[in-house]
Amino acid sequence: MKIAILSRNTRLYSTQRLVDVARERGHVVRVLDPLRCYVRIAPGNMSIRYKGKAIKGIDAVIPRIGVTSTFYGTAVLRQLEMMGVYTPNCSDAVLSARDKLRSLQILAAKGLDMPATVFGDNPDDTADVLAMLGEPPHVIKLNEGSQGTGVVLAEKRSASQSVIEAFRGLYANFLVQEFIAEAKGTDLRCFVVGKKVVAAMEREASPGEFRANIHRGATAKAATLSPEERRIAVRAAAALGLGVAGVDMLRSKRGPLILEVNASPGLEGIEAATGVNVAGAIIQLLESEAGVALAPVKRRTQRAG
Ligand SMILES: Nc1ncnc2c1ncn2[C@@H]1O[C@H](COP(=O)(O)OP(=O)(O)OP(=O)(O)O)[C@@H](O)[C@H]1O
Ligand SMILES: [Mg+2]
Ligand SMILES: [Mg+2]
Repeated sequence: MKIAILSRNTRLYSTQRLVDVARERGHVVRVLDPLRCYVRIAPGNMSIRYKGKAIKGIDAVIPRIGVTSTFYGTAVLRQLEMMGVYTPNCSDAVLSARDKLRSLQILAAKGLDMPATVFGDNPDDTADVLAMLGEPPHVIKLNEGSQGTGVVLAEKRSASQSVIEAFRGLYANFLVQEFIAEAKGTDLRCFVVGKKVVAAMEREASPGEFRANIHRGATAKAATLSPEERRIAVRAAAALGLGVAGVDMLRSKRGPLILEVNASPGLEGIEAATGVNVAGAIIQLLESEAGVALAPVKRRTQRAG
């Protein structure tokens, strides 16, 4: 198979692992910086070029699109989809996952539980928006944050109001959630590939910190999930249309709560904590799905042409 990885940096652990495993399994792999791909749009004739040469004959693409290139990266991915290339995570799914509000709305519609979440735009409504949530502490998050940046714990209502004012002043979209205290700074990262959780880790925040992100100093160890947690993780990935997803969950008094679903989850932490060959699972998904998905897309393109 000819596989493309959309990634800004060849040297990233996740990118490198995918390249190595794909080559080991006999595939031809290319890493394409999405910001160096340029496209031509025409009915029945969608094309992409990269550093002066046409990109052709790709069977499958793995998008690893960072927060800084969401718009352009997903546009390039969409072009590849329209050229009939298989992807486990399509552009629409990547866009939904990147937008925390949108993904929580989609998950709620499927009956999946999460910390109570509110948002509102007008400063005149802030008091009532917070009243919908209940008593502090509250967690205020940037809608498109990642690695725990822009996730703030406000112990008092006045602190929630100040943080909200600050985010509004920066024209940043945000959401406010109930704080799940009983999680005690620990969360679960469930790595879904296809319709299975292939690896899961429990991350514990460093002392004095409530965010269990490895980038914020958290430690990780392999986790054993309950059948319900597995089911929820798989359902969450499927609800957003993601074949590869990092589903973050908190263990709460009322059961597992989904925090977010990441469309380009890192491989380093999860492979180190669990010893699972997650990159291998992703390449195997491509092997089993790419052929299946190719045929109908190609037929559609020909009819449209
Ligand atoms: N409502 C909440 N109650 C308790 N802890 C929370 C809550 N929301 C977030 N956290 C903690 O903060 C961490 C970061 O939050 P979240 O996963 O929403 O943000 P992120 O920046 O997108 O992270 P990632 O790097 O995983 O993409 C969570 O892993 C969790 O430990
Ligand atoms: Mg995230
Ligand atoms: Mg997270």
